[in-house]
Amino acid sequence: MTVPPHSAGEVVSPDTCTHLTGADHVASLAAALGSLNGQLDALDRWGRLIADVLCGESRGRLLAAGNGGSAAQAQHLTAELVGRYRADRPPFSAICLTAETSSLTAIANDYPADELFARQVEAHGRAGDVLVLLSTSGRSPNAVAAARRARECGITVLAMTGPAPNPLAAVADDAVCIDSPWTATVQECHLVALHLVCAAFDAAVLAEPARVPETRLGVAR
Ligand SMILES: O=C(CO)[C@@H](O)[C@H](O)[C@H](O)[C@H](O)COP(=O)(O)O
Repeated sequence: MTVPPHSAGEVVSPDTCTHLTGADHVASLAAALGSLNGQLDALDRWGRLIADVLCGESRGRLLAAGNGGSAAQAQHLTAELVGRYRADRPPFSAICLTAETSSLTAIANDYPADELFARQVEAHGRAGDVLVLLSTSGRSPNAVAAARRARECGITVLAMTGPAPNPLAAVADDAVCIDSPWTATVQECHLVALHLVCAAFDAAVLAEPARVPETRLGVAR
């Protein structure tokens, strides 16, 4: 596989990107999934932490955000929590900050670019909530600003990024970092990681039915 020149630990920029064959792409994914394999404990911990926040006394909330492909991944995560992952269980409060079109356009129009997620974090987040940020580079200023604002508000920040070290991972309370120079590969590993978090969340929730709020719809559809 040909990897274009880049600094160690950085995601390849579109300017330097060469063509990856299908076989290269699959090989890159397989190698990166290996690095995910070493972070399974962290993903399990995240699932249990999110269960503690969403099922706790104050019935906290999860916020999620990312740019581009990672925006879709953030929305995927919140859908798994509001809807369901595998098991039937009550819905939980999870908001994807990239899905709020009117807020996004108003903030982008009226405030500095770094406020795009940070302002929404301040609006929707409460102390004790959790914010999940996805960034393949770990360097997007709006994600780093959101992490900083969340920490100021007493919100726990979990970051999924590309190679460490990076500014987002440095600001977050905990980070899962995928060691691949390819944006697409990092995104693909993030999706697997999100599903592992959801599995750990479901396991934690279902292990203690007493603390799970009653669902009004008591049946799976
Ligand atoms: O999905 C892709 C490329 O696969 C792009 O849209 C990508 O998400 C965008 O370039 C993002 O702006 C990258 O931001 P980040 O992941 O570095 O925070």
